[in-house]
Amino acid sequence: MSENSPQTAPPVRISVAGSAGTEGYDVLIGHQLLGELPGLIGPAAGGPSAAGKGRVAVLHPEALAGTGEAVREDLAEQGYEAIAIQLPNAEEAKTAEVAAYCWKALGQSGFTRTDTVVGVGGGATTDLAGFVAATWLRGVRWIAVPTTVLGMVDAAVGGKTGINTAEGKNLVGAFHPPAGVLCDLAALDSLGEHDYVSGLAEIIKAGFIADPAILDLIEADPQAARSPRYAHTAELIERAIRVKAEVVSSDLKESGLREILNYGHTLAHAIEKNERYNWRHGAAVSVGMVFAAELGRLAGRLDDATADRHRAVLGAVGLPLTYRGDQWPRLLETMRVDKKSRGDLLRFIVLDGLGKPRVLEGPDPAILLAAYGEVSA
Ligand SMILES: NC(=O)c1ccc[n+]([C@@H]2O[C@H](COP(=O)([O-])OP(=O)(O)OC[C@H]3O[C@@H](n4cnc5c(N)ncnc54)[C@H](O)[C@@H]3O)[C@@H](O)[C@H]2O)c1
Ligand SMILES: O=C(O)C(=O)C[C@@H](O)[C@H](O)[C@H](O)COP(=O)(O)O
Ligand SMILES: [Zn+2]
Repeated sequence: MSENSPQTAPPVRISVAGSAGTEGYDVLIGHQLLGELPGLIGPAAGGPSAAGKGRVAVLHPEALAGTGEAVREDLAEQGYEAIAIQLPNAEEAKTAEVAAYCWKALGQSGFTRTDTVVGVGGGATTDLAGFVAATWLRGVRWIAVPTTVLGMVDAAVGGKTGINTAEGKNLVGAFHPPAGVLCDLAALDSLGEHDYVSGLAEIIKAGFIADPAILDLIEADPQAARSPRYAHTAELIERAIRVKAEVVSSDLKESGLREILNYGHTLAHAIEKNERYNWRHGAAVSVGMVFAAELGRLAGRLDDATADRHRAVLGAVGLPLTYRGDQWPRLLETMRVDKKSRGDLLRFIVLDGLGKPRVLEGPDPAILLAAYGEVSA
């Protein structure tokens, strides 16, 4: 391996500023980053326990049992009292029952406020791990080790943690930023194509709301972009993380600007619930963005070319563009509990142009229905 190969190059470091009384942290993107973990857990995390350096709980999905155990062993060899907690794969981890299972494990291992949670996995795992860290003893330190492209570019960054309830997606949660995010690009090699492509939806979202160069890079070779071996994968990931880091640095608690990261999500979350979470989040966000583009167009805010570009780029990488036409009444009902709603007022993020996300409040129901007609299968 040459001295300058991506595997030996120093990691890219993107800083996220602290706000609202929280500390800032870095997102590292590169290879073999697990050596950074002890520095993030660190003695500064609260000093050594009687048993050694402190306790660490490594939360991982079933699919990454080997990785989770390897991380635990490594930390144990370095003197931490490390336990591994295995979670169900994907969205099945984001439940109150799984959170309660984790609280029990932390309680039984004597986890205190100086101890650390590490979430190793996709966005569902880091959402749950962060939520467990946010709620245990009203908040302990946590570190995100995202292993999906979606986790790296979006879920692990920004401190939104949470679980689903019977009424909908992410309805219970907390803003609880991690102490660090380690994006080891080698993890993407074992990810199935469907999961990889689903993660591209959030990268494309970052392109439409803030960094159109992302769209150019994907449009240059959409087939190649479907794989982590694409020549521009690292740049795409880095660009999307920069978009997210900049937004959450200035508005951690979503009092304004952060809402732009919800582009396409109002409908997406309703589709996910309707599908009992058998659709991947990114796939639903893809349909949600086509819907939002049509809504923007019909509301007279978005030009035809940019609206059409949504279908073109999302379709070119193989993401879905339509959903069942007969489900509109159910989806509309679910969208009413979206976190952007205010009372009875539905609110959407639409584009006033490429890279110009804005809020659309209380759209005419006829326009909403017409926009849905454009994504109906
Ligand atoms: N907190 C946020 O800001 C935020 C942002 C975006 C999305 N999210 C959430 O992220 C979740 C979606 O995340 P996702 O797309 O990463 O899906 P996921 O976490 O459900 O992971 C998909 C599947 O891949 C498996 N997996 C993970 N890493 C793997 C690897 N390296 N190799 C092989 N298999 C692997 C998982 O076990 C799972 O079965 C949703 O719940 C969504 O709401 C949160
Ligand atoms: O970080 C944010 O803010 C986002 O909205 C990013 C989204 O991609 C993500 O799916 C988030 O979990 C959605 O949040 P929610 O508040 O709508 O549940
Ligand atoms: Zn999302």
